[in-house]
Amino acid sequence: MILLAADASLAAELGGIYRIRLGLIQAVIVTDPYIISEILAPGAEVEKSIDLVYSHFDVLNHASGKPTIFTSPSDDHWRLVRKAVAPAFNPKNIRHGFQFVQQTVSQLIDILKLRGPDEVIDMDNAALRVTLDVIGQVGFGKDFGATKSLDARDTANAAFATMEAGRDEGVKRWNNPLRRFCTFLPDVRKGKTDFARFRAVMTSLLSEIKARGETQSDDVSIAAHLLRMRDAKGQPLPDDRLAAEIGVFFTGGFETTGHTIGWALYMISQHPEVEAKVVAELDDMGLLATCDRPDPRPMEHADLQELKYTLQAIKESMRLLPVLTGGTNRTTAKPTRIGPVTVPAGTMVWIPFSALFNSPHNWEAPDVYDPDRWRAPDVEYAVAKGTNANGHVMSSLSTDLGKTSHVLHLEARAGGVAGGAVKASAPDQGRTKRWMPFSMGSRDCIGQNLARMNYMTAVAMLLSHFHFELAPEMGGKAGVRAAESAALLTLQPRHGMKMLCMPRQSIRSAHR
Ligand code: HEM
Repeated sequence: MILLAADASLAAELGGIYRIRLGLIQAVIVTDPYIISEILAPGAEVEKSIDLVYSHFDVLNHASGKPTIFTSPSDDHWRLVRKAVAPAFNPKNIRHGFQFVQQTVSQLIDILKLRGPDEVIDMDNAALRVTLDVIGQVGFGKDFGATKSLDARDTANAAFATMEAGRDEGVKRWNNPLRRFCTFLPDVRKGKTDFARFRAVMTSLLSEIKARGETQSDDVSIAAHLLRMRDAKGQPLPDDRLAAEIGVFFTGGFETTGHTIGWALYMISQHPEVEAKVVAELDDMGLLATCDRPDPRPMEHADLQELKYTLQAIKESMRLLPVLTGGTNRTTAKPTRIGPVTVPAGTMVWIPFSALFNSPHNWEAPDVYDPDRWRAPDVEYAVAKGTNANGHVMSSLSTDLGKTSHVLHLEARAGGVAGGAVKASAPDQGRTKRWMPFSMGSRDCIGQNLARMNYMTAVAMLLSHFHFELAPEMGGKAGVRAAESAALLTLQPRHGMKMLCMPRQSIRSAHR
């Protein structure tokens, strides 16, 4: 519900900060990058009281709902897990996982070639499968075989189905917190079983990892770091909590990365001029399949940093269609200053990414898919205060009069909550982010290096082998637009992203 009040058109109209009240819930919606940088700065008041809006997912991960790294407030438990696991995701360690990403995407490419150019494939679903297998292998040394099962037309890959069913029930509980008590309803009982199945998969994965014996000191996987973790008393986490922590790396990474790949393939497929530039880049690097070179050289990790235009195309897709469209949120523990206002304890502070990344206050021509805007190295940072080509005040400070009056106006409508005097801070204008798909500050996404390696490799390898065309049944751009849905937390195409995959070596010059 709050998300409905947090879209880009409202941000365009009301400015970078406004307040809403829905029944007992008070929320402040912030899309001003300068105010956001204060909210998410490590050590900020609101940072310490992360909202437990995702707490329904605790029950998905742990039978009695103990929090995980994702849902803990920034307390001792969170610090323990974050510190222990962070090294698994550092760039040096994560690149060990490249081989698994490469192999899994190659597996998908082989399957798509077998299926041929006339068969409609749900590429969003395929990307989710690849992601599940990547997290399984890179993080835990386990191949769930979700990608392979696409080959057997086996939609019922157990781990994949469990992951999706668990997510569905979590979202239903998020939408209706009373649902968990309605155990007389068959649908709720099924959801409970789905949760139990998901936990069983994670518990059995933990047993499998433990059965491999003592972890080697050079093992840099998430699993090894979790197993080596010791609390202040030198004790490991009990198994039920370890299994819950394992689960959260799947729930956090699976859909986010998978849909990012699905959306990027879609956006590029809709912009032939962009596809042509991606293809030229791949061709220059010897990575493109052509009539004369049906088997290009395999992609290497070092190629990722050279694929500059491909990355621009993906970033632009992540700006227009951020998978965590609702962004992130915090709850104030005491009266707290948020930009120009002081809000009472218990106020939700929402930073909706979709609005932040698409507000005309923050971007010029925000509706245009223009990968070239990322050519400038500092494009993810807010631009200096001023009026842009849209006639909108850009990313201005909270001292902007237009926005302040909107805040006060809304406060009056919301029943009058004390507004504070405007603080004229002097943010570092060069470094304030307006694009942060992985959030920022101490609670930013721990998995971002893995996610980047996964989506870059997948999009580049898939495009080196195929030209993707939206299947007619998707109803063109309008059909895709109408089927965009964030009802399941991540922004996704409600009916999948059905596409025809035309092998490049069979295409003469038209799509090259
Ligand atoms: C494109 C892919 C991804 C996106 C856009 C994304 C985005 C985010 C964001 C915005 C947050 C902060 C949420 C908040 O403040 O409430 C977050 C946290 C987190 N993400 Fe990701 N994520 C992605 C992939 C991954 C992957 C691959 C993993 C692990 C395998 C992962 C694991 C986590 C975890 C454990 C947290 C909680 C960190 C903490 O609170 O300390 N994510 N992610």
